[in-house]
Amino acid sequence: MRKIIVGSRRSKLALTQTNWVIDQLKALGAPFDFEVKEIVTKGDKILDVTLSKVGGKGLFVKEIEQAMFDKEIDMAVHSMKDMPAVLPKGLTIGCIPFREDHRDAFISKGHVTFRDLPSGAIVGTSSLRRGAQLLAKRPDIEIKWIRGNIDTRLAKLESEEYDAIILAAAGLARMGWSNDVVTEFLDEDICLPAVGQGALSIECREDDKELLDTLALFTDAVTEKAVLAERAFLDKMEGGCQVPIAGFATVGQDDQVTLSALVGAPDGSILYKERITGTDPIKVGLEAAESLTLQGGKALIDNVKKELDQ
Ligand SMILES: NCc1[nH]cc(CCC(=O)O)c1CC(=O)O
Repeated sequence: MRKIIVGSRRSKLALTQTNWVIDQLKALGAPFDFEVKEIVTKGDKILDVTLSKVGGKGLFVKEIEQAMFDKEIDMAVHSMKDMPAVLPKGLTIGCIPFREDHRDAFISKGHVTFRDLPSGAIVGTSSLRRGAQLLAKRPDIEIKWIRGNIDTRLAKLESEEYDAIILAAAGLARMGWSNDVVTEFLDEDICLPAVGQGALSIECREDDKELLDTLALFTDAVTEKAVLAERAFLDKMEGGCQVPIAGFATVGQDDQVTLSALVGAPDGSILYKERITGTDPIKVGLEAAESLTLQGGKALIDNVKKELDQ
């Protein structure tokens, strides 16, 4: 039997996701043995600077992709939201499984809700997207930088001066921690999620037909369609993670895909929003990007890029 080597980051969440996917593939009768190979990525090593300044989301996947080209590994399980919009030539997303909870979770000391936070409260997040949206609703709070894996961040809420932190619900759910820690799940009017949030991306070499045939069994068509719309939007917007950018799509019973999308200024003073429905997910994504560009989103992105270059 062929052995599939699965590359994974070393964090608890990454290993949990990877092992979960392997178990599901085995349950579906995948004709392979699997072995996990841990890889430390640049994104895991650099914890002290803003991700946006050192190259963005690609950091978590680049070394893993190189290992795939070098045939040290055959596939990898990533959080979809860590994947850049465009993949390197030769690699492909072979499978998008059923999406976990897409929302952001608000976790506060004493379980005070977001609405009831006192003025001046300190909320920890390293995401411009979360910061901008929370500040738009509550300009009277303070956003403070926080980094590290989810377990590290939960520990920092207790040991440092944060009143609350925001984490992806999906990560907590996969770790089995949601019920113990979450104060409230933020709906999309308060905090529209990141493109791909809650979904997984199983990446492999484009020419690995044998593996692709098995991965296809585990694809969820609805999640795939939604994520296609979100990523088409991300690609067209070219925001990277230097600009607050958010996108979340659902698929209705009529098979129509509806994408809510947003770009904004990091301080929350501007948020451009759009909602587009259509049958072709790529078109829906592009249309949302075009509309937000017209509203002024592109100028916003170019301005932030200029500031970063200085
Ligand atoms: N930014 C890092 C990251 N990438 C994926 C997840 C969580 C799970 C997911 O969205 O699938 C997290 C942690 C977080 O944002 O709280």
